[in-house]
Amino acid sequence: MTNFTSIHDTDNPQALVQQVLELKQNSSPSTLGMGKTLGLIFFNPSLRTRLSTQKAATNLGMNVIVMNINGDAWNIEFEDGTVMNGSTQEHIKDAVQVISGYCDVMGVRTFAKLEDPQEDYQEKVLNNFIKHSSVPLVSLESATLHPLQSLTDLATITETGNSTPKVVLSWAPHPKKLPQAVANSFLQWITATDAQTTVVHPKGYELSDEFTDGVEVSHDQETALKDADFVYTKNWCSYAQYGQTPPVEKDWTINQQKMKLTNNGKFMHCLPIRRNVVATDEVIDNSLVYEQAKNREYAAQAVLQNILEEL
Ligand SMILES: NCCC[C@H](NC(=O)CCC(=O)O)C(=O)O
Ligand SMILES: NC(=O)OP(=O)(O)O
Repeated sequence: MTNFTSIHDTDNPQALVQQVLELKQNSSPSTLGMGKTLGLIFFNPSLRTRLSTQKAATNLGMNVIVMNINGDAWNIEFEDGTVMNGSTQEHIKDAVQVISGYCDVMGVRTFAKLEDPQEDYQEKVLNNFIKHSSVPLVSLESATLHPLQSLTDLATITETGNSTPKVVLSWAPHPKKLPQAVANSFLQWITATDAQTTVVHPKGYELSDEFTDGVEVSHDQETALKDADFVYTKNWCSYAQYGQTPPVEKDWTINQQKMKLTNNGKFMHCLPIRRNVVATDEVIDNSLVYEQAKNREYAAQAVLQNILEEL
């Protein structure tokens, strides 16, 4: 593995999921990463990704350097050929070449701006890192995808032993407009398995066809939840009316009554979660969310191990 920015960076997603679960079973420390440095660059906040990736790198014997680039570093310019006499102070091509000189592997987190779909869906920031980095790059969540999360989610589902589950990806309310990255990425990975998948969301919240091709799409949450084995919940804003949050009439919060419609289904969410908005306390307190968060460590370790083996 060279870069890890989407499911397309692995030849065999199922084998990678197995590797994650094997690392969890046998978590003895490795020396594979001794003398190697992982650089983690954050344009946006993080709790799980930052700590689990740092822990994974430490399990492999790597050194880790971390930077919150907004505020702590210079203002970055992304456009080529700009006369930089305004507020930006350092060009992305200079910053990335310098950072990659200090690292053997680099990770970057960059959220969608939700202003211009082209800019987000062309992954402008991530691709600038890939273009200018001299070392392998791991996405720590990009504008449109969150592969480490999705790998974790598949491992968490696989771990339960149900190889042909009914999986429902349900939209849920949120006070802010959020990216489509987690939902897109979950669909990209779950559709590579034998799961029977349904996406349910209010009208106006359709995801890009690229991710829902071949997936059942519904606008009726209660019907969709019937007999579900896993209820993966996430808010996202509109793709068609890019970055907008069209009005929603019904109550889409996942509560205990809705979970009773499922096949004793397990609630999943990537976290952080707005309690009693996305789902009620009772649902979250009886869910897989902490297993998912724990599995982030082994997902990151599997990815870093595969990258280190090819350095
Ligand atoms: N990395 C996991 C999700 C990150 C982001 N959530 C958020 O920004 C939540 C922020 C809030 O609750 O205000 C998202 O939806 O893509
Ligand atoms: N799930 C996840 O990526 O969490 P953080 O945003 O806290 O890293």
